[in-house]
Amino acid sequence: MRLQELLAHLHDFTSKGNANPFITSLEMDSREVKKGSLFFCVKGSTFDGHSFAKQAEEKGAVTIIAQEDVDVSIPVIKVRDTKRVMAVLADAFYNHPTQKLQLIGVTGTNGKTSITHIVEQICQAAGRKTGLIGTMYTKIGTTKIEMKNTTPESLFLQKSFQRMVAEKVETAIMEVSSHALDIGRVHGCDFDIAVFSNLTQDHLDYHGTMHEYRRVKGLLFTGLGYRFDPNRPKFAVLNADDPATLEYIRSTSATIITYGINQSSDIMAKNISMTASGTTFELITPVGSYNINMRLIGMFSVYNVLAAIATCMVSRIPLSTIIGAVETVTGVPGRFEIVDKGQDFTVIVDYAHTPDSLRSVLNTVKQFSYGKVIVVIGCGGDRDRSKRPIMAQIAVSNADVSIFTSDNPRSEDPIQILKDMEAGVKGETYITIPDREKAIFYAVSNAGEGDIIIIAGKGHETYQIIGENTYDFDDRLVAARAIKELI
Ligand SMILES: CC(=O)N[C@H]1[C@@H](OP(=O)(O)OP(=O)(O)OC[C@H]2O[C@@H](n3ccc(=O)[nH]c3=O)[C@H](O)[C@@H]2O)O[C@H](CO)[C@@H](O)[C@@H]1O[C@H](C)C(=O)N[C@@H](C)C(=O)N[C@H](CCC(=O)O)C(=O)O
Repeated sequence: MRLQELLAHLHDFTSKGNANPFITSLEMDSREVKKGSLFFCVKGSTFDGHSFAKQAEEKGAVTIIAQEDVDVSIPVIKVRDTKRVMAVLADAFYNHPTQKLQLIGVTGTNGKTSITHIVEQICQAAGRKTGLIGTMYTKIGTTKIEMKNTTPESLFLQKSFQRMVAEKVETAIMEVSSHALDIGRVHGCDFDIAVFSNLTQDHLDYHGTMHEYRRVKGLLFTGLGYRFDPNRPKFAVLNADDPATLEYIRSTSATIITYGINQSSDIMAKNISMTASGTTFELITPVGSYNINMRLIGMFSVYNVLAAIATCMVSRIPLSTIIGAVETVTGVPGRFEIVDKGQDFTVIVDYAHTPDSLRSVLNTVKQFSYGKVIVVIGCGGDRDRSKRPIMAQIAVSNADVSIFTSDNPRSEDPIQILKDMEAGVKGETYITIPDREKAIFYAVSNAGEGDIIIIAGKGHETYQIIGENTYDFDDRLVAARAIKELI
């Protein structure tokens, strides 16, 4: 594609002359630059991409897009915000792939991964070819690519969509993080259906206030505000029981479909009953009521399933297919995943790493436990510090035994993170074991018949980040080993 053809998609930039090189690839990492690349200078937390402009030129870049002056002899296009421009140009470069498939975006504090996976399984039951982008991986057909971000940078995102189109994917389902909405990673994405799960405290280190966090999440429903934003979503699927929904209803021009348990909504669950092996409920829809008997457990799972049912109804999948699929849906790895090695107590690994998700998981297990509830919990380093004392308090108020430990301390001192957690505990007892492996072993050695151990925070993750190093660590494998060695 020629540079001027790409620039036709921008309205706010400055450039000297009308150079029109042929662009062979878009890159934001100078190490990936090839002959003919267009290089975006992105300011990161470790590096400033502007300092790699010269290196990009030397490696064959033919154009630089930058926010600041750079010293190169190839054409430089100056813009106000490289990341937003990158998203718009990636959409154009890859020939607007999201206009060629049905795109479903799921946002909210908790439930994004589960909802996207349930929608994926329902779509597949309906015979559709799907693509999926989220915290765990990007999945196109049977190919899985592991990811660093919940919502990848736009270059990877649009390239993945292009590949989905080439592979005849009909429905792409993606998690949309608030960071991605704020940074503009999803500019240019043509969302057909935007889904909201819930909004509770998280990421305040980034957004500052809940008000700002709520506003940013809302961008998925109101549109992303860019002139070339192809569309507002056509449909908004909203959780009627979450207070933020009222704000989104007021500000979106999409057709609204609500789901919920408490507030009157289009899709509802009534008469919910739960055991350790599944959940039953009455599904109420505008076209009739149905008894659902599913293998997923917990009120949060009912909400996730309602969101997925509403989304798939909007996506024009027959209700009989949806219900059939929901009843056979199994969990997502690391989400309420049971580690069963024949022991007489239950071990559950869950990704709960926010106050609300921790409370939900503990409340759920309390409903069917007939022994002690033991929780192993830590809080991430270099992430929202304000949630640490809150999560510790939720643990001690809802579990019989609370074990505080480490969860990706990153550059922070693990002991200081634990102190931040302990500051939230007023009077109740807890145990602190900084080494996560030892904490899990302690939990297993103290569990008896009928007890439930919740190992919270890491879920599907297979690593522990301490300082600059990433170590292999999988809660499921450690728990299995502890059971084998101790029981
Ligand atoms: C703060 C932030 O958004 N960081 C993202 C950023 O990394 P960074 O700022 O460290 O980048 P950097 O290493 O400083 O480099 C800056 C630029 O120089 C370039 N560079 C670097 C070295 C070099 O030799 N040549 C070169 O060109 C880099 O390619 C980059 O373009 O660019 C990376 C590559 O795209 C991202 O993976 C990374 O996300 C990190 C992992 C992150 O944690 N982001 C958070 C804020 C985030 O986005 N989270 C949300 C929500 C998660 C949730 O829901 O819990 C998400 O969607 O993941």
